[in-house]
Amino acid sequence: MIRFEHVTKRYADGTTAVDDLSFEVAEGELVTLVGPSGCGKTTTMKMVNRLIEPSGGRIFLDGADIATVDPVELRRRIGYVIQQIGLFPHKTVLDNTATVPHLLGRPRKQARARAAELLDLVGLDPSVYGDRYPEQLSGGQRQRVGVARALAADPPVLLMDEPFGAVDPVVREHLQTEFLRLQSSLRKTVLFVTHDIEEAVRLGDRIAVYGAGRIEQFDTPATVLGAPATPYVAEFVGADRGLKRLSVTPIETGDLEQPPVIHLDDPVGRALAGMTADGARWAVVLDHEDRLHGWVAADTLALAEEGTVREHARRMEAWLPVGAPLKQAFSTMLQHDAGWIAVLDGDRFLGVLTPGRLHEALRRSTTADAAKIARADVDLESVLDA
Ligand SMILES: Nc1ncnc2c1ncn2[C@@H]1O[C@H](COP(=O)(O)OP(=O)(O)OP(=O)(O)O)[C@@H](O)[C@H]1O
Repeated sequence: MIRFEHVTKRYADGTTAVDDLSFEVAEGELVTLVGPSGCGKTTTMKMVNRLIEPSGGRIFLDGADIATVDPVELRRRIGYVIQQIGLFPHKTVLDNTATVPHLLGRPRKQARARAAELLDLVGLDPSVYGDRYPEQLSGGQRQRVGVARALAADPPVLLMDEPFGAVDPVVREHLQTEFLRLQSSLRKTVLFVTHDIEEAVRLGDRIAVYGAGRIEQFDTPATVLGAPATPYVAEFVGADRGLKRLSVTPIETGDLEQPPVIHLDDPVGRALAGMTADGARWAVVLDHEDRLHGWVAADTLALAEEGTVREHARRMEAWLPVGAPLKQAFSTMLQHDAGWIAVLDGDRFLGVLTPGRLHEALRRSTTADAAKIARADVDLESVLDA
């Protein structure tokens, strides 16, 4: 959808802001550009809507060289959100949002109706906020209006330059969550500039890590965190990248342990015999429809002489769906003070994740990325021997 081919930008004073940049953003993809101040992120972004013209190379939008497209026509297809959003101070929130569709020729009433829908979409009730003026909003609310306004013309492409940079961390996280929710249904092609690696990892389908004027690594968050391409990237993503990576590495079926499984209506004696044969100290308990009920300890069953497992089983609250990030598994374990958590696929019990398995999963996925192989193909024993 957006393609940079050997793009260079040299400013009049001789500063090379962007140096021979080539990369591509697929349709519906969200790419974050991250790097320290002054490394050329904003310059990159502004070349896409021709606020800045490259000194060399070409940029394609939807297959067409943008140098051949009229800038006004080009910008209609590109929403733009910046940190200082520049809302019109003398216009209401609704009018601010309706401006673009109105300029594009929509009748005023229709443009306002669409604006109200968009405000709703970004989490601002139009009947509460529509008639306010920008100065009557919080910083976070103003950013939401900025996003609504950028979406007003329904552009396929969004350029976002530190859009959540001016708000405190709590509001920022909230805005990120909302934006992810919005993006999962709108599927715009997005270039998102930030200097915050956490934000880049959280939002990006892929991340471009900038050094001075160049991209040092362009890959998925998991790979950038797990297998930084250069010492520069490793330093930029931080010493705690292992921890960050927990939030982008999903639980996979292969990570799970398979403890003995018994059912609520099993007689105590039979259940215990099975567990003893397996040498297991506890078992997972399912109901008659194979849904997770909880667990029971072998010691508890050994003390009970008769009856069914039902009378002795304990409920299990610590569970997660397969595919949830390892970080969530870790925090669920801590929250429930649990030595393991159950992993489900819908209602179906798949297995359990223990702290040891969690650690292995993380190492496996890091090694897999470095070696560019599937996670299941990593043999940790041979990695340890090597
Ligand atoms: N109009 C200009 N004339 C000369 N140099 C410029 C101009 N605009 C930007 N630069 C320089 O180009 C380089 C890249 O700037 P750019 O704004 O693209 O960086 P950035 O990565 O977006 O930084 P930040 O995170 O601080 O916004 C910097 O060295 C900057 O000083």
